[in-house]
Amino acid sequence: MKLELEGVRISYGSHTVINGLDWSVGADGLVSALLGPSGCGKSTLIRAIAGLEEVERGSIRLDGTDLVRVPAHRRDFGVVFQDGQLFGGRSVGANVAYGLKARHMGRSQIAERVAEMLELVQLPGFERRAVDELSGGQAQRVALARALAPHPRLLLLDEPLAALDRRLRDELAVDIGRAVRATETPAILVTHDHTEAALVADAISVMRSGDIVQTSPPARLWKRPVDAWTAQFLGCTTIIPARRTDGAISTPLGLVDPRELGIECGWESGELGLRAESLVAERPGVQHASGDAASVRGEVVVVADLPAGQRVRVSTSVGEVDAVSLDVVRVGDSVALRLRPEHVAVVGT
Ligand SMILES: Nc1ncnc2c1ncn2[C@@H]1O[C@H](COP(=O)(O)OP(=O)(O)OP(=O)(O)O)[C@@H](O)[C@H]1O
Repeated sequence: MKLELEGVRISYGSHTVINGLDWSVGADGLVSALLGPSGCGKSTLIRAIAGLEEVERGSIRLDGTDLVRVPAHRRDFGVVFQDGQLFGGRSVGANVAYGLKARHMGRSQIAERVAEMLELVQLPGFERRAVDELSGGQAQRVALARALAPHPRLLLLDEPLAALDRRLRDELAVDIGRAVRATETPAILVTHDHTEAALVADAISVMRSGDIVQTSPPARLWKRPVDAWTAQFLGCTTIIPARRTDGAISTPLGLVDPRELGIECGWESGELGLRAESLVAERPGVQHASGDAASVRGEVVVVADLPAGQRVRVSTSVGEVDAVSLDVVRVGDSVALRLRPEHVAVVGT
């Protein structure tokens, strides 16, 4: 499957939300995620691909065929929304069978496909249950089964997990990934949750103010954001200037060996993006296994005890930075900071 959008423009009245967007989907694998901050136009774009929003200008081609004038019901796409939008007052089986009846399948064939889909979403035997009695997670599993049942050419998932709690969200994200791969259904997942995107997708596209700013496989995206805005949106809390000299990258927080970055660095002078994991705070004088010399000192101003250990905010001569702490520290403690190159992002191309 190859979906290509070119010069797409969409407006609500006089408010143009998307203006000349280009996007190519499908080159990196079966599942793509569309990640972006609230209000950037993700839902608008996905609804336009589904045929639910009018496209003023531009083309949306699926395997070479322009869809812009094709009505939604003729696109053969499956859609799952945040709230599932199941048909209330009906059984789970009737909901999953909905798209199959329209295809004039026989009763036993439909029953077989419904059972197969419910098995796939891990709700075997749920055919007779009323949809109004399902939990939020179960309802989204039924919505997924209903969307996948008629073998859609493309599955569009618009924030399907946003209403669920964290644990359920991660669990269902993994199961969505499994279900679309088992049925070999190309899919686009809209989300503003980085973990969810990485759990499901082969490639992630980042959207900003109606534009796609980057498309990369997850591992590359975290390590090589195209610009400082993208780095910050992807969780980098500090952006520091950096310069390559004599095989090392020098920064205000110390030297980095470019071979330890785990990704190529294309520039001579640019920026590095740091997340808390990119810096380790150590109590001065405590010898750690790595043996590396920590280079910048600072004072702990905030401590958060997280399940994976302490996370701290440290005031330094170059501003406040986030770090993880190997030693137990308190607010007011003096610490030394050491960069961890494998957790540093190289900003820019
Ligand atoms: N039906 C509508 N009528 C008018 N404006 C709309 C409509 N739907 C969306 N918008 C506006 O279009 C812009 C993009 O909205 P959209 O819902 O596509 O963003 P989003 O990235 O999906 O946001 P979120 O993550 O919060 O769902 C916003 O400014 C929003 O207010």
